[in-house]
Amino acid sequence: MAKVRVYEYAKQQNVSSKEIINKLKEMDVEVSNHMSTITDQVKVKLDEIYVKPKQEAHKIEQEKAIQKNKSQSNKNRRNKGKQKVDNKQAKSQPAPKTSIAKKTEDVTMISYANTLTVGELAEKLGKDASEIIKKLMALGVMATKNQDLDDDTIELICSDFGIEVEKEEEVDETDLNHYIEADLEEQLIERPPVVTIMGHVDHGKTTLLDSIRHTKVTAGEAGGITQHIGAYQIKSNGKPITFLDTPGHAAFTSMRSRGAQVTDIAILVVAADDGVMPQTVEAINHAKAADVPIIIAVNKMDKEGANPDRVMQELTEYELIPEDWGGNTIFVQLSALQGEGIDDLLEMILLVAEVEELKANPEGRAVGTVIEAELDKGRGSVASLLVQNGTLRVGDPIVVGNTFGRVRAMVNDLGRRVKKVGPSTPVEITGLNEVPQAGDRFVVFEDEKKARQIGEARQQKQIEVRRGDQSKVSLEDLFEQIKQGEIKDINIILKADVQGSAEALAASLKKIDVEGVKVNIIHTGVGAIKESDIILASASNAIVIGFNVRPDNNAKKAAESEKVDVRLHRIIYKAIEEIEAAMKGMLDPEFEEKVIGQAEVREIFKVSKIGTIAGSYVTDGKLTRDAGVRVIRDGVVIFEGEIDTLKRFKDDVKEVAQNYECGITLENFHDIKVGDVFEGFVMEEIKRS
Ligand SMILES: Nc1nc2c(ncn2[C@@H]2O[C@H](COP(=O)(O)OP(=O)(O)OP(=O)(O)O)[C@@H](O)[C@H]2O)c(=O)[nH]1
Repeated sequence: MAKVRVYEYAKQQNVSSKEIINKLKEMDVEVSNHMSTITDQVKVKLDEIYVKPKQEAHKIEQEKAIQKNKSQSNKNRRNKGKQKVDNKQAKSQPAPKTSIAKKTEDVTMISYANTLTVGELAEKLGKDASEIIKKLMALGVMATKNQDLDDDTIELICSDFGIEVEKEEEVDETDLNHYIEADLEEQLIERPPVVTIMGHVDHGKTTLLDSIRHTKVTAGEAGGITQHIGAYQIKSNGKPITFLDTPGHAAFTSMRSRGAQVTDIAILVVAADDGVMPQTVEAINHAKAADVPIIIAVNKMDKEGANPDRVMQELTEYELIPEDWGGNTIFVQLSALQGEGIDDLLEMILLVAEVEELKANPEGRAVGTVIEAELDKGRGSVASLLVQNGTLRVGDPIVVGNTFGRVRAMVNDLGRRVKKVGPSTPVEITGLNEVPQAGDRFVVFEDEKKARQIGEARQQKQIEVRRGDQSKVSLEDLFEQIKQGEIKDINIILKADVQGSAEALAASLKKIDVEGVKVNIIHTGVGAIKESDIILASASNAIVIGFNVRPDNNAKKAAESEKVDVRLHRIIYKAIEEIEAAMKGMLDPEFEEKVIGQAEVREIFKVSKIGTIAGSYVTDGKLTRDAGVRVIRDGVVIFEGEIDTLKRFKDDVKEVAQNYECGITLENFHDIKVGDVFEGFVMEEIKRS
């Protein structure tokens, strides 16, 4: 029947689950967590504490209100109820007059979520089910004890008993977070840190990961064949540390964009002979956006040109200041190649972990994140999971992302079969009915039926969401979201052709002041908009502004699938105006630029009288004679203007379609090079509904 869980009861009473759990403890009632059910007897006792006093306080007022509204509201309810009853009943009868029964002694108000059966309603009202059935019959509704009642009928019955009724917000059963338990402080124990290694290309991320693993795992484990499962765990001074195997910030943020925060500490590898490079800065911004502490590994110290001071100096610009210089960032100098300084690094990781007080409850429900997953010919769906809380066991019914199953077998990072694993441990499982995605959450359920039900519901929901075109923040609906208090910060990622304009634009954007809404620049960079920018935007609910730059193809695709709003500009004040207008709800979307196609310059002909003719190939869409055109070189817009002539062989043409060659000259621009891309665009009026 309508058993109440701890968290539900807490919600009804507007107090925390923890308070209820503590209260139950005082009452010597044992509950394991906030999902535990409360027996009716216990509920009555709790009501004594939480409901009674409130009722006393409100009783007089309520009674007054009820008296006052009685005639009116009953009339309304009856009408409302009548419609529903009529709808439900083929042989409808006029709704009989309902009489106001005398109010029961103890219940003046009930609440319910979703729906109630006749029996459940009877229980809530403290009545016999037969009494309710009789009332329903009087209303012309034939119902059995286990039949669900609709909202209007519930209201009608309750009003007949003079009881107020309130429908609670529906619980979204498909939301996995809903099953994640709040752990009690005393259940929590220390857990190993989960570390991701980031840094610029070739600064030594992979070498460092290998070096740590080889010195710490294979050596100690006799005959241990390490298995690639997306993460591994080592021990330093007896304490475990988990490393995610995919280095780089893109993987890190793509997980985060799926709602999974798995990394506790980021190691930023900077080669001592190369210093801070563009991807170093990206990695810093990604780690900062995720609010993850950063340890700097100054690598390649064995190299001749190693200059750790320069690295430290350069990083001060990003507020990563060594302790010696009065900051609080940990720097470790090492050589990943020679295995030097690795122990220091591990020690520092454990130190940061200690400060962060990373904890988990091994007794809790097992939850965590998919690190990677694939379809294996022999074993079916294979997923590497990082357990983040609780203990995962072979045989557990589990929902993973939009798939489900039962954990058939588990293998750890040393290739050994294991029966159970605790928090911060990576493990590879089989037994899922489909392949989940990296970054998906998993939750273990008590019974397989429930897991299946939730898994299937999530699958269904995913299909609907895909259809429903749910977008992230876009400038168009920004104002709406600000108005409704959904947004306090507007996050922006800024890519520009040169550092100077990126800085100037960032500085001006930050100055926009609209009703306490803050502009937050989470990343700026120079060059084309890349997929990793879009992923960061998606994870941080940000808008991407491109100043004189364009997204590359992967970024375009990612922006489309992630529904990230990308705004391209050539004039600083226009970019600022647009954001400001959007924040004030004055965005003027009457005309919108539409890119109609792209052509690639394959050959150049210099003709003295005409200038440069670009022998081009339309790779995408079409180009038209009257369209505007931009010249893009290496992702950067170098010219915007008009097409002068558009020819197919010797003939002037109005348009050239995809996969055709053409000759193009531009008005007032002749510095065209092979490999340049012409982007054709038109201004289109937007129909507002
Ligand atoms: N001398 C020296 N070379 C190193 C060190 N660490 C890495 N290298 C070398 O630097 C090169 C790049 O190292 P990787 O570990 O592949 O760098 P990465 O950051 O993983 O590079 P990507 O995977 O391309 O992003 C390799 O040739 C390594 O041998 C070091 O401590 N000293």
